[in-house]
Amino acid sequence: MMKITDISKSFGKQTILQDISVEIPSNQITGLIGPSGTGKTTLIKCLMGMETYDTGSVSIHNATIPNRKVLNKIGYMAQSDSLYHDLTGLENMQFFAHMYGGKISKKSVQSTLNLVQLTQEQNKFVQHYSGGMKRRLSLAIALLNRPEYLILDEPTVGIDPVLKLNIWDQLHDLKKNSTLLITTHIMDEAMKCDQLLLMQNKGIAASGAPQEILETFQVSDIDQVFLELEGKEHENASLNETNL
Ligand SMILES: Nc1ncnc2c1ncn2[C@@H]1O[C@H](COP(=O)(O)OP(=O)(O)OP(=O)(O)O)[C@@H](O)[C@H]1O
Repeated sequence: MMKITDISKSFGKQTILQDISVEIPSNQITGLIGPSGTGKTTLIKCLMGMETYDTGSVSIHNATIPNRKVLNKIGYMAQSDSLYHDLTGLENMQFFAHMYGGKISKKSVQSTLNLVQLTQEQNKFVQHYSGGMKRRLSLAIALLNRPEYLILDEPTVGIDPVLKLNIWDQLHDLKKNSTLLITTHIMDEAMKCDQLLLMQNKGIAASGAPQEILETFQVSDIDQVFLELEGKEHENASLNETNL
């Protein structure tokens, strides 16, 4: 389990996260969704110890983060790809496999490339890859050591619909042995998660199983939940102004 307790984070005078407490349960896919700029990536980075936070604490696998041992159990796919453009796809995979201490077999490299449908393109230089191919290679690298914790920041951007479905099937398969946290802007993907955390106004405005959230807000899609939340925020702001 991953646990965030009372995390707050500001950049200069701008508060991005305020007193966030949340638990990300094991063997489930948790979706972190919210409008652009609400702090999803910042929260993920705080969770992994890549970003410092002002107050609060984080634990993964019952260890306080940052913790080197636990970091080895995490597969992370960032929004921007960190790939070596003058190496081939396969060479990138081999480089990261080596970084994991050479415990990853050639067979495993090939099966992971196959999973993201890059087998045919593995000997092409990454500088000649399309955006979607780079995303798939980044995903393959995050999956390479079959991590117990998989944190994916918008993993399916630029990936075509058929492969996207395929990747979601694989993610559901992976959760048997892993805990997944995924950010997405795509609402039909949000519905494929087991649990959702809806970020708005520096915090988690709603959480629960997707269907549960729809029922609570009595709406038919998640976009409408955000509209409702925004409406409530405006109401509260006007009330505060009236009370001043
Ligand atoms: N290192 C930084 N220094 C200053 N401000 C930052 C830094 N990193 C993020 N921010 C600001 O924090 C806010 C939240 O950014 P973040 O990337 O966490 O949002 P997000 O919800 O992941 O957005 P998106 O959905 O567009 O990826 C933004 O206003 C961003 O400009």
